[in-house]
Amino acid sequence: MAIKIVCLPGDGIGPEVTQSTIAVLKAVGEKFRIEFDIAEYPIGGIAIEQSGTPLPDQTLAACKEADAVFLGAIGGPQWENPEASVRPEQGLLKLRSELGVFSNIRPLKVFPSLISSSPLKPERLAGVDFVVVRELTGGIYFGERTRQDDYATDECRYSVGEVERIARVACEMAMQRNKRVTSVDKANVLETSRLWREVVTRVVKNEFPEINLEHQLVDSCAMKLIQQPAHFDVILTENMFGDILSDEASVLSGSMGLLASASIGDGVGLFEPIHGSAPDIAGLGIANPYASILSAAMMLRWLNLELAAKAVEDAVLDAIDNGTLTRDLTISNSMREASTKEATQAVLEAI
Ligand SMILES: NC(=O)C1=CN([C@@H]2O[C@H](COP(=O)(O)OP(=O)(O)OC[C@H]3O[C@@H](n4cnc5c(N)ncnc54)[C@H](O)[C@@H]3O)[C@@H](O)[C@H]2O)C=CC1
Ligand SMILES: CC(C)CC(=O)C(=O)O
Ligand SMILES: [Mg+2]
Repeated sequence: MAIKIVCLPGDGIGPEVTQSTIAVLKAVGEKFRIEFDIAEYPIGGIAIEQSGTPLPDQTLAACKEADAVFLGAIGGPQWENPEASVRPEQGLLKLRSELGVFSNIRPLKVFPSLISSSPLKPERLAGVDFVVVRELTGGIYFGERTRQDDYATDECRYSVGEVERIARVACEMAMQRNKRVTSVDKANVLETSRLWREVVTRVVKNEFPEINLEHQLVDSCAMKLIQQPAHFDVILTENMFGDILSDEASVLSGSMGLLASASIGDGVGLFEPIHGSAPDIAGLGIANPYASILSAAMMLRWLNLELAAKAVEDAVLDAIDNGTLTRDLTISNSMREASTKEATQAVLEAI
């Protein structure tokens, strides 16, 4: 039976990178005789233009019925009016919440042939391989917001249950890796962080005694990610800190255009690159499609299609090793710049 995938291209470079990814999915499907039924639906700014809402009912219903959901990116300056009552980002937040995908897994790897694309000294990048486990459906992105003439508020709320379940995801992942978890918070200031720290400590002590747990404040973690990135194995953190730290971490690999993510809960999984809609390069045909394609590999693995997942990852690695690099990766060296189409073609040829 065909695997039902809902594809949400979204805005900016979203449609460009999802088009590449669909081509790769079709190729890997042919190679391994997997039938994908891929249907596209609107989300974000384009959905606001079409129907006045960033997450139309039909899109949400299709996502809930799919085997997996694949998203490009949403947002852009045309929808950034501070007076606007609907924004593209609300659609993505609602989708995550409705699908219950509370854990966002963002792996960070350094590709040996891209070491020159990173602003860090090569010796700092040796042995860098970690995963950010970000809580995705709670915290300040989901709290109540208020606005008065001369002040605004954003509520940050976490329950014990929300922290327990994401702590378990991080610990289970660490048990398959090097058994080290760095839990990141701001417990010297925030009450939610003090709860976070207490709950994570208890989950590790009672359920994962083999894990080596450390707590780190988010400000110094931001520094250590650059100073000593090989220190980390699994970084466990709340929604906003994980959002910020993972964009920072992407610099280690050379570009945000390389970082994939999987958002998992109890039902359908949502897969998307960590980057946004990149309005500064949208429509130019130069976006890096690898993060999106690698997110599809995470989706294939989650669907238990390990051979196909590995084939996609290996093909991206081949394309990178062959020097097919988009502008984000050639800016700091003198290599030839490839277009999105050329990068996609290099992956297709390697499959
Ligand atoms: N998951 C999503 O859909 C996300 C959406 N956004 C939205 O995206 C819009 C733009 O946000 P920004 O802060 O500019 O973040 P961004 O991630 O879109 O771009 C940041 C920088 O990285 C570059 N970049 C990002 N992805 C790239 C790729 N695949 N290839 C080459 N270069 C790439 C961009 O050109 C830009 O210079 C905003 O409306 C924001 O709300 C931001 C983050 C995540
Ligand atoms: C666009 C936001 C809703 C979130 C974000 O930046 C992200 O999930 O990476
Ligand atoms: Mg982000």
